[in-house]
Amino acid sequence: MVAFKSVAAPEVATLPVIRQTALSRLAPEVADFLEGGAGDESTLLANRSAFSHWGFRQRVMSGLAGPDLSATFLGIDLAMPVMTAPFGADGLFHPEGQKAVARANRMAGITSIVPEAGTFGLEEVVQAAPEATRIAQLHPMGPEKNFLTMLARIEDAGCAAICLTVDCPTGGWRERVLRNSFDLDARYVGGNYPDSGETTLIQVFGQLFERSATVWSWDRLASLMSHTRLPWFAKGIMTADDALASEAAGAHAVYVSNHGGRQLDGVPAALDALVEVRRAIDGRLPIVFDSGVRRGADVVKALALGADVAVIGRLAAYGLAAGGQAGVERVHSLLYDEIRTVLTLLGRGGVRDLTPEVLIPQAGSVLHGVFGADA
Ligand SMILES: Cc1cc2nc3c(=O)[nH]c(=O)nc-3n(C[C@H](O)[C@H](O)[C@H](O)COP(=O)(O)O)c2cc1C
Ligand SMILES: O=C(O)C(=O)c1ccccc1
Repeated sequence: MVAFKSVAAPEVATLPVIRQTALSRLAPEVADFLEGGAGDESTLLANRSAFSHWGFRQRVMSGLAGPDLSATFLGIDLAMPVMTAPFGADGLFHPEGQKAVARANRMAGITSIVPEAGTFGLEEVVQAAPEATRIAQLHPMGPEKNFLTMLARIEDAGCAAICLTVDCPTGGWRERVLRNSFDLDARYVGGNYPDSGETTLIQVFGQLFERSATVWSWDRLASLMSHTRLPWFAKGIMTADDALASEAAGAHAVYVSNHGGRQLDGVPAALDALVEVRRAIDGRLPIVFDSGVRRGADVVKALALGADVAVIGRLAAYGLAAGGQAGVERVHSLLYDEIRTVLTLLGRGGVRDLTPEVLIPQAGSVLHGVFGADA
């Protein structure tokens, strides 16, 4: 008896198909900005390969009921242990940008990390989905006054936490961007600075640091963060040393990331850094992870290696470009269903029950499919 459910044609979509749809809709230079990494893109590639170096140690006949996907992070309830990454210039991908992402996240019961360099101001993103939970992202760079003004706005906007991106003292060496002479217009990155007039990517993200009189360090960050009661964490931690330094500075979580391979090419895969950081942090702080997550099985592997939450960057942007809010919702529901399927087949319970024991190292294995080498 054939008992497969038939799926109506318009509903048929997979995460790789959503990516292809997104890339086909974007101007080539925008697709390059989204997809590209720094330098030779070796870190971009390593981020993907690292997932294929782990396989699952499947157990059967577990006698367990359907897996529980719910999670909490810094007091935020999540329907699954996934959040969307702070990606700026969001209006390049869809006119509703992070507003659409916030609405989709609200529907899926997950949280946005709202970028400082977004197309819309933080307050506009909040207005778009007032019931949603949100974390605000800030770049600790440039004049201290900007930073303190943003901290006050973040508190007023009802954010649950603050994510400080510490791996961008300057932009990465992105050759796809250079080749295309692609620069980001103020209208895509200046939503939080509508009156500054000269808010280009260069100002928000590039030369600003070099021109700034402020020298940024863990000490300075620790003293500035004493101005807020919100929990905070540093995004872009790739070593045990930096994880411990951020902990000493008072961080409430650790965010392991190599910025999706967009900053320093040559750093290891973020999944490999996760193993090092987890060992150093030893359960004292929750761990957030991103860089390379393209499907539900990747989320499960990151959680097994010590992450409490997996964050999706390009994957969320693909959904946004492919279909606005509905596209991001589709990404979330595909992720949810795949995580559920993988956990059920693994036979170990829910997301809170994952340990390294569910994985088997598979050195030398290679990736196939659309999310392989070029994704
Ligand atoms: C188009 C784009 C814009 C981004 N903008 C920001 C940003 O404004 N702030 C930030 O901290 N990270 C930014 N990131 C990095 C993401 O937050 C995240 O670390 C990265 O996308 C994770 O890798 P993944 O794309 O493989 O999931 C951006 C990434 C992309 C793809
Ligand atoms: O492109 C990026 O990775 C990024 O971090 C960024 C920062 C500011 C504006 C747009 C993107």
